[in-house]
Amino acid sequence: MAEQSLVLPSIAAMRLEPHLPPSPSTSPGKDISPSSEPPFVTLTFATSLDSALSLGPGMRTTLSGLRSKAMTHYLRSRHDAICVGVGTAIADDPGLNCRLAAEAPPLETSPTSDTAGVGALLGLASISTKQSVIDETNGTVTTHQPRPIVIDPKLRWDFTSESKVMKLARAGKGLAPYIITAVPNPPEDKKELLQDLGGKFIILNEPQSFGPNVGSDNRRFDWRTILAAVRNEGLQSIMIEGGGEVINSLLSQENSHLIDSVIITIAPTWLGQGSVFVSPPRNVNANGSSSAVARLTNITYMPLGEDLVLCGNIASQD
Ligand SMILES: NC(=O)C1=CN([C@@H]2O[C@H](COP(=O)(O)OP(=O)(O)OC[C@H]3O[C@@H](n4cnc5c(N)ncnc54)[C@H](OP(=O)(O)O)[C@@H]3O)[C@@H](O)[C@H]2O)C=CC1
Ligand SMILES: Nc1nc(O)c(N)c(N[C@@H]2O[C@H](COP(=O)(O)O)[C@@H](O)[C@H]2O)n1
Repeated sequence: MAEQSLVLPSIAAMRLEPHLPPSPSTSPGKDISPSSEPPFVTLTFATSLDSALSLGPGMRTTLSGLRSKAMTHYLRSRHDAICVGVGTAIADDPGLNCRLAAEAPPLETSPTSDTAGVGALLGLASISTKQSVIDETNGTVTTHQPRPIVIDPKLRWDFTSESKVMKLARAGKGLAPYIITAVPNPPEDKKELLQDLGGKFIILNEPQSFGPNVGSDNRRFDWRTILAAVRNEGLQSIMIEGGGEVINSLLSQENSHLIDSVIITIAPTWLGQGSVFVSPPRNVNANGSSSAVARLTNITYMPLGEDLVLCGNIASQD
């Protein structure tokens, strides 16, 4: 049975634009040389009403509807890199490519309910919109693909040539991953598999920190070091998708200033106890009192299908 095409009204793309980095560096004339400037960081994920990402660790869970999924793939078309932690790579066997069609279909004569919804919110209900389409049936793709980055300090992800991201890279429908690890000598067969498809291991030797909830055998890379390594590859923007540990550590007081933009899909569902939750470590001030960890400002709300997309910037904590 043919899968349904996913549609993103261009008015929604327009509303996302202020929350996005400059166009990806594959655009002609863009400087893709390594630099000491950090990449533009977009934190983006889909959450339930109880702040859950999935039904449990190791469980792939669909939260986004077709329209908000199209929005996520638009984001993939607008970033140089896409990052997940190894927990997500193992749980989801993700593709991490962009499946937006290169060609937009003809203009719709009457707006869809989503288009009308967004338009009404803007007072622009009469604007006819071009559409962006993901056609998962024939796998039509855009010209720009983000580079998958997997943070896997101990090399727990046992990827093979049959992993989804590798199959897509082989088919020319995505890029092979860069895997950030602390293992000094990764296995040769994995190295070859990656290299054949244009991926690689990035070995970080920098000292690792011990996070608040992290044991001594689970040392963590400093996010500044991760982002510097990404920028050193000429990648100027990165969307960080998850999972729970990655998001919670980025939203912590220590790291949230590294985030340039936050784009969250909120699905109208509760996943319940035992899920993987977004809930960063609490702020405890010098006098022992508690305060909010982070707050968004410069907010845009956008209904897409049954979901609500929330965009914003991390507010300054001064
Ligand atoms: N709804 C959504 O939008 C999304 C949902 N998900 C879901 O999230 C779940 C996975 O989340 P979770 O289990 O928390 O796993 P994560 O994907 O967050 O991966 C966590 C692991 O990544 C490594 N890691 C992360 N940050 C660092 C760092 N700074 N330095 C070194 N290593 C690091 C660690 O590996 P190690 O343990 O080896 O040290 C850590 O245990 C899955 O169920 C997935 O489906 C994922 C993405 C998006
Ligand atoms: N936006 C969004 N909505 C959901 O409902 C999700 N479960 C996710 N998960 C993220 O997308 C990755 C899967 O990507 P592919 O479709 O395989 O390319 C998954 O690994 C999560 O990062 N995202």
